[in-house]
Amino acid sequence: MKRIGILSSHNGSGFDAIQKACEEKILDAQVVLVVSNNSTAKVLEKAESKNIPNFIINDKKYPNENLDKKITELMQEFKIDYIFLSGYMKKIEENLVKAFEDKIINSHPALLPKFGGKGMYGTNVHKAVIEAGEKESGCTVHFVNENYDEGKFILQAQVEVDKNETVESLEEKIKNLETKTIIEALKIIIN
Ligand SMILES: Nc1nc2c(c(=O)[nH]1)N[C@@H](CN(C=O)c1ccc(C(=O)N[C@@H](CCC(=O)O)C(=O)O)cc1)CN2
Ligand SMILES: NCC(=O)N[C@@H]1O[C@H](COP(=O)([O-])[O-])[C@@H](O)[C@H]1O
Repeated sequence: MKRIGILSSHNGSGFDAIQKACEEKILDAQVVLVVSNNSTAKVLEKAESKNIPNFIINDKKYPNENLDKKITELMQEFKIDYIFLSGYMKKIEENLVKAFEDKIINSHPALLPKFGGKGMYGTNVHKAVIEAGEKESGCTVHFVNENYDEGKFILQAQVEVDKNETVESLEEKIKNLETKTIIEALKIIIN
């Protein structure tokens, strides 16, 4: 059974989807570790409620330390096979990327390579898509390399952008799409 570690900065909607798929035996895996850079992240409460070990790793808690080195050590201590980025807002540094080469997976809320890169996260992405007049958007599940949103694609899925689409309505559409796409992508890799 594969061991999954989660990195998340806020709600952990991707974590929710993965945890449910593991519980329903759709994925031959278990989430055994949750790490956040945000001490108020809802994902920490969710992990606690599932008795999943969870930790805060940020500059406030570990001033003047290499945070990605600490994340690497913790993931190795928990014998993690795959790391999933569930709305994680920090750049993964090269040391962590190299330690878990082709084992770190992210879900980006757009059809990469468009609308990716620094600054492209959360509602910023949906705002840019709508302002660009795109007729479709979607999500991209991909391996993580040392640059933002440039890793090898695993799976993409699309949704239509309606004429009267709002940032909020598009965000909801894509989060629903990700719930399925993340699991389909992990099934390709894990099962
Ligand atoms: N090495 C990599 N690290 C991360 C990747 C990646 O592909 N390679 N994906 C991101 C997730 N992400 C898009 O999917 C993303 C997240 C955040 C940003 C961004 O611009 N962040 C800001 C800081 C925001 C904050 O601290 O709240 C920044 O870097 O200035 C872009 C893309 C996760 N890590
Ligand atoms: N570029 C990274 C990015 O925008 N990630 C996005 O964060 C959301 C999860 O946040 P949540 O887990 O806090 O709901 C997801 O929609 C994901 O695509």
